[in-house]
Amino acid sequence: MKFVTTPIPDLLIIESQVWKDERGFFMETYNQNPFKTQGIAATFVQDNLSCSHRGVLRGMHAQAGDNAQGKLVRVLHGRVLDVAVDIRKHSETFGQSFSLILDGNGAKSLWIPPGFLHGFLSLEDNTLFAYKVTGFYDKTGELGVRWDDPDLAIDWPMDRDELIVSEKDQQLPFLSDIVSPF
Ligand SMILES: Cc1cn([C@H]2C[C@H](O)[C@@H](COP(=O)(O)OP(=O)(O)O[C@H]3O[C@@H](C)C(=O)[C@@H](O)[C@H]3O)O2)c(=O)[nH]c1=O
Repeated sequence: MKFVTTPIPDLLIIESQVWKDERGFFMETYNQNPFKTQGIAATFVQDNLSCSHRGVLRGMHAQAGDNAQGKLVRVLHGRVLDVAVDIRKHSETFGQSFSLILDGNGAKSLWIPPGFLHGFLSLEDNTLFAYKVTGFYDKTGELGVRWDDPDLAIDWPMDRDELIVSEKDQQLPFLSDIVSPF
């Protein structure tokens, strides 16, 4: 399990070692020990899975408070552009986003600590997006920012009229309209 830094401190790409043989492959998708060695004391309490059509954009979401969430995200089938935005008030990279393609080979995942907005655009039908989180789902701690907030300036690789965005996500505020709880 290899940890690769990104331009945003604490936001890490994780590459699993893939053991291929005549049957297919095996990989560890999470192992507590290398996480500990990296100084990530994450305890995952919930595993989530969503399935999305091409053009579905979910985001930009975070969960704060007693059940603040760090997320370990990966794609099991299909392909997404995955995006995290640093909203830690005292961070030098506050407001900066990082994007990467995650695809169904599943060997690459992203560790998104608490203090980040997260979202993704599904680039293929039947995209299975799996993630572990460090806090239980808690509606009272949910917050979000619009995916098309000009301050985030995220370069989504699809035309606006192709996107499928939930009613809830269309109502989200801009980053400048909220006070980050992180
Ligand atoms: C996230 C979540 C949702 N739900 C329910 C609430 C709602 O009725 C239904 C769909 O919820 P949402 O519309 O919030 O699902 P979705 O838009 O997929 O939300 C997710 O988006 C990505 C980008 C993230 O980063 C996740 O943390 C999460 O916020 O599922 C749970 O029961 N448990 C959960 O942990």
